[in-house]
Amino acid sequence: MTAPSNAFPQPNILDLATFAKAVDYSLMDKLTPDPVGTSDGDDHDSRQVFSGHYVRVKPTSIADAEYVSHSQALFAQLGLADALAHDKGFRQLFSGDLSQAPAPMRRYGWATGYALAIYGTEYTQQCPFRTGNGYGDGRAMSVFEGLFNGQRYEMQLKGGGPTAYCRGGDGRAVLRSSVREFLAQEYMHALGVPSSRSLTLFVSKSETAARPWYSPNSYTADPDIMVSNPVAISTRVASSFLRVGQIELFARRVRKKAHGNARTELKNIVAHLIEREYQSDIDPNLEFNQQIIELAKIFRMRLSKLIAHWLRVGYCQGNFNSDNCHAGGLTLDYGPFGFCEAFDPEFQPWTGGGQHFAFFNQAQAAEANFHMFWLALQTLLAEDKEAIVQLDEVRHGFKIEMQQHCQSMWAAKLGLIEFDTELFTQLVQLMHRTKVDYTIFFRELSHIPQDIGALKKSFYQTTTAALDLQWQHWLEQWLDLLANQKQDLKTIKASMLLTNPKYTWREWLVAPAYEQARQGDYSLIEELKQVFSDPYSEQEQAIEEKYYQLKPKAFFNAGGISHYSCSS
Ligand SMILES: Nc1ncnc2c1ncn2[C@@H]1O[C@H](COP(=O)(O)OP(=O)(O)OP(=O)(O)O)[C@@H](O)[C@H]1O
Ligand SMILES: [Mg+2]
Repeated sequence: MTAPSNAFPQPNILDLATFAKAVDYSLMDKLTPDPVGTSDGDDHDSRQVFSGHYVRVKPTSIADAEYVSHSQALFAQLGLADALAHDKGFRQLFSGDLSQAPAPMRRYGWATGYALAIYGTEYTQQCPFRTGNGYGDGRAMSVFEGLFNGQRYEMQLKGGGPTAYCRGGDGRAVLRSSVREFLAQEYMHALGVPSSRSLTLFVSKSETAARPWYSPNSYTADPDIMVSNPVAISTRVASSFLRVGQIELFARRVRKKAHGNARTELKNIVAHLIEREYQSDIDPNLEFNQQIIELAKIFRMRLSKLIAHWLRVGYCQGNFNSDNCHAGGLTLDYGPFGFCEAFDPEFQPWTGGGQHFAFFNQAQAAEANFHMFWLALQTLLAEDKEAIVQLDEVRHGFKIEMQQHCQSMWAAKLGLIEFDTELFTQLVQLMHRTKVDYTIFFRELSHIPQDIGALKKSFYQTTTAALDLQWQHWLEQWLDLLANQKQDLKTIKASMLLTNPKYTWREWLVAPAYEQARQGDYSLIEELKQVFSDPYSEQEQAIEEKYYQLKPKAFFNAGGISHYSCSS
């Protein structure tokens, strides 16, 4: 659970031509392109895509692109020199203009279709054709697949213009949502949570898009005005962008007997998922149906661990549908998300998401997504009765595996070797009643205080003497448990400090960064990037004073800060 190491060799990619040489499309080329679309990707109209794994699409560049930020951490990991982020050709490429992309890069990108299941129920209504054939990456498109330091990465523009799946949308992302996604992805990585990463962020100096949003000091649940915001393109990077919904799309087509090639397409996308995300964990010599069982087992484990991480760091995804559930176990789609400040198990910042996606309900939401994954694999196993029995066992074991990972995470958060149900239940009740700040509470606890004085720093509510007594009683029980472990307190404290971050995402401290960026001032983005890059460490006093503090009263229930309904 420690922060990843930042030690990488000197960058060896200094220019765009060398960057382009890292291209390797060999895995994606095993997939089938949509046979109807134009071969150069010039077709941007919303349409039904009946078959194939992806649609070629040329991004639509944003006008007058300006550099906002790049991730130094990811650049270092890939071996890219920081200066590349300011290179004209590089900017052109990652602000959506592929016309000058050097060979062997292709001058078009690709978007993929996917299905949507909300909490285990299949939907096609969100598709303009009501068939599900027009739903997928509406404004996201990959432009690069290649190898850096022996690792395969895919690079995807978000906000790069409409694709066949745009559903009439403009294909754009505004600066506000792009800044959030850009910062959040790198923050999650620094927290040690598997996630898509951020490469670059470019903004248009002349193009804007209007989105519903909140007027200043608005406390309404839904946005009350339309706000015009500069458009931006952020590039995200991951081992792949395969989603549960994507696998599901091909399985649904098999079940519906949509076309003659449906089963082959399903098989190929599953084989592709294994190759892209599970290569190091699944023996390619196993018979394919056995590989599928392994795939289900390992995804079950990764998904459970992911949720345990989310709970550990206070993250709520907000809209954990199957189309936002990465099939390799990464966090994906930072639109409706938020981080819990005043503790509430039902914390859910996205007003459109519903309580089933609230903070403490994420294990169940994950299970619903896993169910869709299981169903898709079951479709593929079809006649293999024995394998289906094995697959069902994996499905049935989900709750137990999830519980194990969550419990050991809670134990670690409390510095315990073993999870203690009673102590934990009491704690959650106290935390909720007192409305503690989730991050400050666990961070203060990590110093193993002997009385509740230090913990009070995290309380949003004034406590009565009776409540204080309950807290003191809980603390003493906890201290007793620690004392009975065969570890010294110094070791326990050290591991708690690496489990419970000091710095969290506080929306009211992030919002000024995207507001200032709108005026062309990117300094706060840089400051936040810096703070978020080292969330477990003690940082300078000025940073501590600004970022390690309770959410001010005025921001509770504030539209755009405490909740939001539009994430694009
Ligand atoms: N402005 C837009 N133009 C076209 N399509 C859009 C737009 N905004 C969202 N979409 C599409 O609508 C669907 C639901 O949107 P959602 O906000 O979940 O996704 P997103 O944030 O764009 O995508 P992702 O899951 O790729 O991070 C997605 O398939 C997305 O591509
Ligand atoms: Mg999405």
